[in-house]
Amino acid sequence: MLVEILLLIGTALLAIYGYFQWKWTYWSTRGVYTIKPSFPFGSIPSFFTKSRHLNDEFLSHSEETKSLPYYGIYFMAGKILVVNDADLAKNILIKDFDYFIDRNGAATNNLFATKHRSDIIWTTQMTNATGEMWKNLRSTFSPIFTSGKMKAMMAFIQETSDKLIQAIDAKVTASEDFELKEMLGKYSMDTIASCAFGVDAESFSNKDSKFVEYASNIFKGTKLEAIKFLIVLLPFGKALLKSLDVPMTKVTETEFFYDAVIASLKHRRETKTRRNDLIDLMLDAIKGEVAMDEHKDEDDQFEKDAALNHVPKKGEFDELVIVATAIVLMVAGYDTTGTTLAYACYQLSKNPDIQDRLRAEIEEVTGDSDKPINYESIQKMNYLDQIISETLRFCSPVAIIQRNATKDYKIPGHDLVIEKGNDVWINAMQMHFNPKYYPNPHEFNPDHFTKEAKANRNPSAFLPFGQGPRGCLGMRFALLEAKLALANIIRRYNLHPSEKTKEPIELDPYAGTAYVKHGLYVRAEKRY
Ligand code: HEM
Repeated sequence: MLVEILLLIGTALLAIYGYFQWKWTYWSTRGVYTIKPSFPFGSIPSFFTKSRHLNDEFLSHSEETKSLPYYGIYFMAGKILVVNDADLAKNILIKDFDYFIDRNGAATNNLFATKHRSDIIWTTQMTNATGEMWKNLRSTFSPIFTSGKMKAMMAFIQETSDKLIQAIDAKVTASEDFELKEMLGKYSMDTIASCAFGVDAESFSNKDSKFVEYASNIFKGTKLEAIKFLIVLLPFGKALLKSLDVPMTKVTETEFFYDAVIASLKHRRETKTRRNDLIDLMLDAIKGEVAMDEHKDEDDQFEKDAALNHVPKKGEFDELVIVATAIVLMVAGYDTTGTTLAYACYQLSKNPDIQDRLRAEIEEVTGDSDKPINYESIQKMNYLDQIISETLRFCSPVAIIQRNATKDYKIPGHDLVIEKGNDVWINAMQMHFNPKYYPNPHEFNPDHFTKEAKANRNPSAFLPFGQGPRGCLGMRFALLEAKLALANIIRRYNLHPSEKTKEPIELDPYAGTAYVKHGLYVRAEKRY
């Protein structure tokens, strides 16, 4: 019997091996250079083995592929075209967006679709939605992220920034170096909780905060989820889980955020109060009552490229979509912004000349150090903008911009047709470190983003927020939040490197948003 079982397993393994080898001929038969796959994981085994972070993995393709506009990889048996070239990226993300509306194929999103409320909430999220559903969501909620609306968020962000300064003051008083992501993640969490949920997450003041506990659970993958995902990929796996009535997403945490948003909405309805935060704006948006900004910034290329010619269907959404969108704003905005700020402070601590130049700009724009920094002052700080951009180039929290072809697409100037259903990943990481676009790319230098440098470069060679109609919805919010915190920190403190940072820094292979394994520390010295 044992021999038969072993023979059966051996035959099945051989069949799978043969199937993979057959699948792995896809790119070579089309003349596309391929990163050699290895059985069973394919071309990016570190995704599974966690031997290095995906940012490092994709940067490591540079040597082999730097002169190519695109190349092929295999993710297990799946085929993915990876794009290296800014002109082609621009076509995919903006010019020919109509072929690449989806981020992932509809099939991926459907894997999570059960009748459980938490699954409905997660499959209704903008980041995951596909086709018409995404178009309706995006065109409904885009008007609340315009520059005019962001100005109104300033009061809430200023409030959380004050808490951040108090927390750093406490570290200075205690003569303690501190970990940057921990500190700035609290700021980012409190800001998004205040604006998108209308609650105080108490990240700085309450170590038992339920909001923080459940939010951090959302970012943690569990073994049970991995098992459920593997089962769902098997033939009849989804039907099996369905018959057992198993939800695919985190029920307790999702229900907690559902209750928080619904309670905020109920309270506002009953007390007839308005805070003009993102919750109020989302409620206006589903009723079709958000006015567009009268003034449009004609110089804002990101905004122009993001234009989506679609009128949302009236009455399409109910309050559940506000819950889904509040959660997506937290998921998309918390870690990314906290990480960016942590890297920026770390780089400034290591580059005192850049730090001094920034401080001089802040003092020149704001004058009196006691006056709160306002929205207009932030817009005048060009060097601050350069520093944030360089941080996002040098330490991109997200290295790959994903799209899925919704119809066959012939690459202009090439014979290759990207077939309907194919995944296309744009390797932002490789572009950010390509000397063709950035001289001395391995040097942290905010002058990579002077007006002249930007004018001489293809804008699609800088993709920390993606680009086009599906680019980051919260970019303006993130930039405002990051700039206000950084300006307040640099005005008040000199930042010094800390011996607690383990150099050279190494990315944590388990981190979803790229962050370092052993933390980034600084010592703050109060200036006044
Ligand atoms: C420094 C901080 C941030 C970075 C680096 C970042 C980066 C990104 C990237 C790379 C994408 C994919 C874009 C694409 O596929 O073209 C994205 C999408 C998105 N981001 Fe951000 N993000 C940040 C902050 C935020 C914040 C604060 C919010 C909300 C308040 C937000 C909301 C979103 C949403 C909703 C999407 C999905 C858009 C869609 O599918 O239509 N992000 N972000």
